[in-house]
Amino acid sequence: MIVIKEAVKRFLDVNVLDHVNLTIEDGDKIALMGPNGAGKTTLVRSILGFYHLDSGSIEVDGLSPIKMRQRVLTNISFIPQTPPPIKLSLTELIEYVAKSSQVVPQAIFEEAKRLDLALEQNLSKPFFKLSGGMKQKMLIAIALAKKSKMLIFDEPTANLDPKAREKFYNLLEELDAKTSTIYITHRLEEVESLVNRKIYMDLGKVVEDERV
Ligand SMILES: Nc1ncnc2c1ncn2[C@@H]1O[C@H](COP(=O)(O)OP(=O)(O)OP(=O)(O)O)[C@@H](O)[C@H]1O
Repeated sequence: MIVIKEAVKRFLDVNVLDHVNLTIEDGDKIALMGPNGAGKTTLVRSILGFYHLDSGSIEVDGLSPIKMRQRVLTNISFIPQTPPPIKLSLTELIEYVAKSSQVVPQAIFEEAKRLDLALEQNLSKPFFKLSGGMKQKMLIAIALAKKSKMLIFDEPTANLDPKAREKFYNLLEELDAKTSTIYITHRLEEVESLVNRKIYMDLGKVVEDERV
């Protein structure tokens, strides 16, 4: 469960998060929407402990994402729109995830297969040299294998071809009811059947929070 109280984050004297109050329950499936610059990514990055708030608080299962970052991140997987330029090869990345998150490599291979990611042929390739869609598939496979309590996707299907998109949605439909998901999206129609909550932000504020 995530509890956000009066969260304020300022960049260059602008309240990019402007007194945001929000409670995300276990199992919530959320479409997070709003115009460019509304503060969606900043909110998610604050939940992940990438940003210090200027005031207010965020707690993830009672823990501060800043003070207890590592523990918070064991339960949350974030799949950014533009994956980071990781230099590790896929073999090294799988080994790293296996060690740091107690995931068996086999689980990552299985999820990759379900997403049609040709993992075996690319094991020696550095992650950053994969295509955009392959990178996204790899991160999604890791997130699913980790069985994170919360999955956060920033424009999840931006780099996926139509077939991969369909597979991705099928996998998400199979998620445990207790797993929470946040989809930052401009295309509600793509996630509408997967969500129980639609949250709209504008100018750093939550302007609508609709349960469906
Ligand atoms: N590190 C930063 N330094 C300065 N300004 C920032 C920083 N990160 C975000 N901002 C500003 O905060 C505002 C909100 O950005 P944010 O990325 O949260 O918006 P968003 O709702 O995710 O937008 P989009 O739909 O375009 O991805 C923007 O005006 C952006 O320029």
